[in-house]
Amino acid sequence: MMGNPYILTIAGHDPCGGAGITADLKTMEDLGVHGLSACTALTVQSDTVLKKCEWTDAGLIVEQIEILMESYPVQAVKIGIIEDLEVLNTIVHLLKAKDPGIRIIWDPVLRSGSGYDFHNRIKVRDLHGILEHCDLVTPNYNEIRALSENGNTEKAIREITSRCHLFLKGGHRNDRKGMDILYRKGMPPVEFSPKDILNTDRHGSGCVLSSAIAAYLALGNSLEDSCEQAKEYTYRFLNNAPGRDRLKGITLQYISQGTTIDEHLKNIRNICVAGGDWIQLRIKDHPEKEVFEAAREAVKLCRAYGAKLIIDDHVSVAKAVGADGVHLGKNDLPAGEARKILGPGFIIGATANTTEDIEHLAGTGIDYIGLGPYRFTHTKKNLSPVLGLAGYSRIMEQLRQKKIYIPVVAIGGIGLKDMGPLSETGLQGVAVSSLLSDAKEPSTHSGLRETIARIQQYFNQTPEVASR
Ligand SMILES: Cc1ncc(COP(=O)(O)OP(=O)(O)O)c(N)n1
Ligand SMILES: Cc1nc(C(=O)O)sc1CCOP(=O)(O)O
Ligand SMILES: [Mg+2]
Repeated sequence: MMGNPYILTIAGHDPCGGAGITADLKTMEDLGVHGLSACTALTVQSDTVLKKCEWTDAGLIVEQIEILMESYPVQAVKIGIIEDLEVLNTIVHLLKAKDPGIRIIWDPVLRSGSGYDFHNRIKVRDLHGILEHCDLVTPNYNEIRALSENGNTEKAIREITSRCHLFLKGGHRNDRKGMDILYRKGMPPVEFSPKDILNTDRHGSGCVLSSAIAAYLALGNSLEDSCEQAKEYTYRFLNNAPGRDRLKGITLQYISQGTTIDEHLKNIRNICVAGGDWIQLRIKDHPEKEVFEAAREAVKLCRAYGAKLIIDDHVSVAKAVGADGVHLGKNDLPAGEARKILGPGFIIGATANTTEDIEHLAGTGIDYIGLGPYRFTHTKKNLSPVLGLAGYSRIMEQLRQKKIYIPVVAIGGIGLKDMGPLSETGLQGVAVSSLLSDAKEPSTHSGLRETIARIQQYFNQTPEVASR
């Protein structure tokens, strides 16, 4: 074959570039194939919120495909979001009419990473005529469940694999998390174990995987090798995720307290020794130079114990000492300004008291929300209105309805007995200060260790287990 092979992505446009045709083209370029694109939808979204999806007229999609197929020797096609089965059917038949040998990889996006439902009522039986023309479909575990009738995923897998190959992504399965399985027509399945459990919910990861498979196939690899290499490529993509993904599984933030800077550092050390993995250095009423000195020591401590360090308020200190991130209040530097200073690698947290606050902040590219106060506390002056458990339940439900998915931690006057009820609202975790600032001496380390482990566990289990 002369030159780089051509691959066509038929998918939606994501203005933030993390998913859809932009992500597909980046992947293709990266893997040394020539990427072409036909746009099926214009979306209004960031990596956390999908607000709108305007479908491209079917005739216009057909025209885009026709000109590309007539001008370039397209070897493989990746199909992403499509308005409905009628449009999908038209596209698949058009592609096969133009080139019966073309390889079609369909990534059936039924729900976007940010929670938007595209097609939630389609079943496998509706897809028979389309699957006959595909080489490979790449649903995730939730998607295969949604496609199955009466929850019978085994039957759905059999129905698909009697027509085309199936790469079932295991990022959402509870039994064998991260285990992807390639079911080939008439051959035994091949399992691809995860190297590590990474956040497969990352916006665009499905697009990256399916375009990478298409690229590796077009480069002449076997289906099995293409899937294996594409999984490896997607692993690298997930591993290079910006701040938010690095918060996965981190559920308890300790907010430092102390009457002196030494006391802050002593408390931080105690928490790290006892298994705390997320620390916020919150020093009030000291000159920035002293906060900087303290932050330098706190970074050393946190590095030594493998904990992440967030600096309250002081963006330039966080950057100068190489902390993991910063926490911004309503009167601090706006998140967008902080991001310009810190770049994509830093975690940025921000304070909220209402659903509207969170909705606004989620659009500014921050990584987590501190939502408070839960109840009255002496630790912070000028508290916003107390939310109570009812407030958290209401706000978390509103976020689900608005399809806003961003890690939220509760804060303010939280005690051990609050962990169970709070963990059931869908929070990622809690941020506490007084609760963990009293058990100081080495003799109490085992008690502190147990308390920290219990809190972390509350938020690291499934909602069903947490409510038992
Ligand atoms: C996790 C977390 N949530 C909220 C806050 C409060 O921050 P802010 O509103 O900036 O108030 P101060 O902490 O600066 O008094 C926080 N620090 N951490
Ligand atoms: C730092 C802070 N921010 C709050 C908010 O509501 O934004 S409440 C709070 C104090 C958290 O400490 P404690 O666990 O001792 O109450
Ligand atoms: Mg602050």
